[in-house]
Amino acid sequence: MAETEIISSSESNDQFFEGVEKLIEIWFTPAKNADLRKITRQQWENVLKIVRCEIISFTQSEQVDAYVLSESSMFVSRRRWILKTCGTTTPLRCVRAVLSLARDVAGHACVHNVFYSRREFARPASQLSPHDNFDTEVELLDSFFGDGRAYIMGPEKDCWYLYTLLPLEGTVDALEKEQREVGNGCDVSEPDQTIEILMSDLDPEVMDIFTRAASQDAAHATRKSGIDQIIPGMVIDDFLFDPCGYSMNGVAKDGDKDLPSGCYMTIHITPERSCSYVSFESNVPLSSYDEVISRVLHAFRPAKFVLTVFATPDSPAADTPRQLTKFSSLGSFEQKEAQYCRFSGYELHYALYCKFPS
Ligand SMILES: C[S@+](CC[C@H](N)C(=O)[O-])C[C@H]1O[C@@H](n2cnc3c(N)ncnc32)[C@H](O)[C@@H]1O
Repeated sequence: MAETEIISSSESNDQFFEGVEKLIEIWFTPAKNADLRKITRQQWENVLKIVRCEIISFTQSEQVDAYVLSESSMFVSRRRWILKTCGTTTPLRCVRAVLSLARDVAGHACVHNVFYSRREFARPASQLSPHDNFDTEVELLDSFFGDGRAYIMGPEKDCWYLYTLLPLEGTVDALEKEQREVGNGCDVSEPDQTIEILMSDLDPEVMDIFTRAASQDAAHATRKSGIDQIIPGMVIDDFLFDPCGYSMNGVAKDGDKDLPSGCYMTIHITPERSCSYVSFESNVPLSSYDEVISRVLHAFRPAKFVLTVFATPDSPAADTPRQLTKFSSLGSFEQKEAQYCRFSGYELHYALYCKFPS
């Protein structure tokens, strides 16, 4: 019996890995000559030691520095910092260090907005503090940012957690007006949008592409899976782990006529059968994400996924959070849950989809 278990486990490459990422995004208020890209690689390496991961590759465009990490990705631009890490990493432990570097090295003293989000972990009990519990994560975030708000969307096992800043008083309309008008004399708002597709229980045949046994290198896996066609016009920095696992960052080619400078995409893949997980994220500005969503689902064939779209009112994607809520199905997927929220400066759509029984 024990022998059979070991054999089947090694045949399917079946070690547990927590693919679900923690995602933190901090926006700083624009300030003269301030730029987070003044923070050196050595300083980022020290920050990432606190998180328990390291840099394995780097690429950049005019507006974004993109790092592939041993556990997912980091993006640094003039006033936005994004860290997305999986496994048992501890990204919230480094926030204090990042705020200090932002102030002392980059010249950013003022935080404009913060977003911390994640799906429910497959094994929450294996996480290290503060990530073993959403309440503890929120407590730590509040100790930095004071006026945060925490949300839990969707059903218990497939829920999605979000923390963002939201001042206590006033209506959303009043706050948006005030932000546009005051903003230390300069306009702090700029069009922004982010789509995330967090997929689980994926097609084993597709997942096999992201193993060293099936693909000779990362570029091969990128082409074979169709990842290079999801958002054409990106410079791709990809990495194939040994014996399996895949991460990629894409940044818009400078001067590309179709993609605005500053666009990025990132995909991370845990192909192990018992815990398969893929995440897709991009800030590409589109008035409809239908095609991107359909390319992602076609490439990875999940059984289940969480879709989130954030957009500012001045983004080309401004209407998508409301539109998406109306889709009771997407191709062969049934919408199980959907929520639409309006925050100060952003609208959000959250939905959980499951494949129709065949
Ligand atoms: C870093 S990748 C991408 C994780 C990502 N968050 C996701 O969406 O699944 C994780 C995959 O690479 C594999 N892997 C192999 N070597 C690894 C290493 N040294 N560090 C992290 N993951 C590694 C893991 O087993 C897993 O399949």
